[in-house]
Amino acid sequence: MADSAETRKLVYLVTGGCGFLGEHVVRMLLQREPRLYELRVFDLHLGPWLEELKTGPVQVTAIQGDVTQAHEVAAAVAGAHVVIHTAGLVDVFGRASPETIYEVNVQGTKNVIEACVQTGTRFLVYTSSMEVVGPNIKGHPFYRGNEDTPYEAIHRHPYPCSKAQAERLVLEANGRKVHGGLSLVTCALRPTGIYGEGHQIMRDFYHQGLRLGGRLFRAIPASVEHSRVYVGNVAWMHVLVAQELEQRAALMGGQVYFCYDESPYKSYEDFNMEFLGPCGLRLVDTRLLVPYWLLMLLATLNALLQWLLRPLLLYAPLLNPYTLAVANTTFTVSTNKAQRHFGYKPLFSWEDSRTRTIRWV
Ligand SMILES: NC(=O)C1=CN([C@@H]2O[C@H](COP(=O)(O)OP(=O)(O)OC[C@H]3O[C@@H](n4cnc5c(N)ncnc54)[C@H](O)[C@@H]3O)[C@@H](O)[C@H]2O)C=CC1
Ligand SMILES: C[C@H](CCCC(C)(C)O)[C@H]1CC[C@H]2[C@@H]3[C@H](O)CC4=CC(=O)CC[C@]4(C)[C@H]3CC[C@]12C
Repeated sequence: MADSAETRKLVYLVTGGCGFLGEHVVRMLLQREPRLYELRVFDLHLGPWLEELKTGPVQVTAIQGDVTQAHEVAAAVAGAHVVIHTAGLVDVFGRASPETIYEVNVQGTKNVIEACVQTGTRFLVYTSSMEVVGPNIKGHPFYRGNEDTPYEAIHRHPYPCSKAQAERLVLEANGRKVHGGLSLVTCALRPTGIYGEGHQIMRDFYHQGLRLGGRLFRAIPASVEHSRVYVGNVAWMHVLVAQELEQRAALMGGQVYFCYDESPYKSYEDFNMEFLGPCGLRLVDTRLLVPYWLLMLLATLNALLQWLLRPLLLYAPLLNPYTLAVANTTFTVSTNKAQRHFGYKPLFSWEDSRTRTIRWV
């Protein structure tokens, strides 16, 4: 019944559909949206895995394009019912210039909004980030906070600044009249640190551990807690939001939702060890903590080296003053807003999420 041609009439566009999260959103849509007729996957770099999806009942259209190019975005959006905008430049390591980060994250989002308005697309889901809230430059902890928890969200780094600006644009666009006279309905999802199959930094830590003879050194005190969320659950939230936006436009339009699941609150390193431990790595004697002053010194040195070497080569290690501050500040989310507003329940338990991630690492 759900597979009959008459029930399949929706066209979805996923920007950034070949990224870590985007690929999971694409696959989740194909599994969980029976009304899907066409799925457009828009990305700067298309993945070869898209080919295998083209043999199913849904028309999968791969579009190689750039969100900073308004005409390319408008052509991809035209005729789509829903846009899930996950494309973004995720860079907290100084690989790209601040200008490029703004161009992709802010101008790219403006282009997506304007394309929806011009072409008459009514539903827009934006992948924001916990980073639009914090940790802030003052290093204030955010402990078991929700979408309404007061917090001084002040940033200096281009990545959180650009995500915050883009999120604001998306929320302000809610209610704008689109071509044809109907209103645009938008909302933003704010994942905390995402993990799961395809999480490149996890693999980087794994290889670093192997190079150090199977050991990793604790840099962050175990008492600093972070919320993390499994990529499959983040993808599921995107699909659910997209499905429910039409029916619940008055409630959900212009809203933000943290992405959460049953993953435990732990420090960044202890959480990673949930996967790296079973893969043969160990965190050396947990009482031996690299002193904070030494980390700060190394982080500052890395930033200086990055600046000095810039004309010759790109030096962009994981440790810099910004990543150290993020890793060293508690940021945990405790909310049920997504459940209240659109009936979200995690699709993958913590055990499932852990097993799938270990298998991938
Ligand atoms: N990875 C994480 O822990 C978190 C990610 N996010 C957000 O989730 C979204 C997806 O992030 P990830 O999947 O982790 O990153 P990713 O880098 O794996 O995926 C981003 C995708 O966007 C594409 N893209 C970049 N610039 C583009 C452009 N100019 N035009 C078209 N496509 C372009 C890339 O080719 C890539 O496939 C981003 O918006 C990010 O800000 C939010 C919270 C946490
Ligand atoms: C790379 C950091 C850990 C290295 C610290 C060291 C060297 C001392 O071990 C990562 C710590 C926290 C991560 C960020 C966090 O999960 C929130 C994020 C949200 C996003 O939207 C994008 C990614 C990220 C900024 C994530 C990036 C890596 C960390 C800084």
